[in-house]
Amino acid sequence: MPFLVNTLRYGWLSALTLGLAAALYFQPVPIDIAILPRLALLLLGAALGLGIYFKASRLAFVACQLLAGYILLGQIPADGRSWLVAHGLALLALNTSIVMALRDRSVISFFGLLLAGVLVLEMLGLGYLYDCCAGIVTAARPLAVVLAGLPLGHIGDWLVSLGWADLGFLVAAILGLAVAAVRRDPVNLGLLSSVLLTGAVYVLGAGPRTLVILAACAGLLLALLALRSAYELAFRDDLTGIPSRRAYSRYLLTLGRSFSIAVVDIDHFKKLNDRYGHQVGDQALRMVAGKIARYGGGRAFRYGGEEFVLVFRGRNRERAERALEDMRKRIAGYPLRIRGANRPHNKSAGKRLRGRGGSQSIKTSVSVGLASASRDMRSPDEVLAAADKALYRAKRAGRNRVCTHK
Ligand SMILES: Nc1nc2c(ncn2[C@@H]2O[C@H](COP(=O)(O)OP(=O)(O)OP(=O)(O)O)[C@@H](O)[C@H]2O)c(=O)[nH]1
Repeated sequence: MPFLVNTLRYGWLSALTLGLAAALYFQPVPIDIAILPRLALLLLGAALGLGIYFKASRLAFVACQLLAGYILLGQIPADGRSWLVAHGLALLALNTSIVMALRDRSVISFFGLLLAGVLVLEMLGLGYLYDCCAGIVTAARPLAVVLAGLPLGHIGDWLVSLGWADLGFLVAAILGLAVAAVRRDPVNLGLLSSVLLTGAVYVLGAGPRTLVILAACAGLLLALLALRSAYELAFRDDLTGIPSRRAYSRYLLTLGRSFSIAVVDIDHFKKLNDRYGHQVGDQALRMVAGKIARYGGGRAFRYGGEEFVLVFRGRNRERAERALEDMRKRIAGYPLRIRGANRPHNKSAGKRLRGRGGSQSIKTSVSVGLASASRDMRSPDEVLAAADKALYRAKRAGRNRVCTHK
């Protein structure tokens, strides 16, 4: 279930763009695509600009190579294009999957210059190969030498028949899938879709129409991904990955009259930090945030420090109480494995961890205060203050419990 939710959360932009590309290509309803060439330039330019501005170097680099490829291909006469387009597309797909494995950094830096330099060299190299030995490169069967003699049956025959461009796509697809599986973030899922889109254009035949559809759809996808990254920066908490306090303020604007708010606070968190160090404290925060978001029953936000809020829509307070109780038990029963003996601040804790091979489980708990909107308490601020009072009671009563505002 969480896998499905994550895929939907991360993948809907890609699905939308791939669907749009299919609609433009197959045209179940006739669509006038005369505007696409200009739109493609505009969208790719926008994606590049947004990528640079938001320091999303992966997006900026892919947009830059698509833009350069699209402009350069437009300069080459149509009759001599097919070799260049096929190999250019394969290179583009390969570059994209390699970029997926990199970390985002500032584009205007030595790293950005290096990537731009590699791109220019690749283009010059491709142009040189095209001028002097396109025939030889096409004829060469790169896997024939390696696979000769291996008993692979039909698969072997198929692999041996692959040219350089086919091979480029095959490697790009495998690499892209592997990287997206390991680093499942929205940008990588989007870039994987861009690799698939490029592969589809190669398979369907890279004519002017398919190329312009690729450029426009990839440009749209990259621009939307850059905007989404900016949204994540603004509204998601960096450490825990759940929505931030700013997102909470926005969410309140959408509430009706009936709602409840729960404040969740980790017990003795200062002690945990002092004893095991801030890194372990962060690990605990991430674990607790994950459990709150998954089992809390409402919309979860990190309010600040070791405090979280959950917002429940509607009147069903008993259901909220049940979910909070279940969440509290799950957190209290979860053994948090802390890694590495070098983490604790406190020397005695360090010795204890080393004695157990550098790894130990610790348990933590949360106290929760819940309040609901009523006739005398309508605004979210009032409800939050009441939930805070209930939380205070939970702390005073011994912690690791849920208290409600009567
Ligand atoms: N590791 C880590 N610690 C944080 C972070 N934000 C706040 N803290 C720590 O959270 C602790 C909050 O401690 P207190 O407010 O005294 O509360 P407490 O120790 O949890 O005690 P009770 O709430 O009374 O159970 C402080 O030590 C902060 O340094 C964070 O992002 N990471």
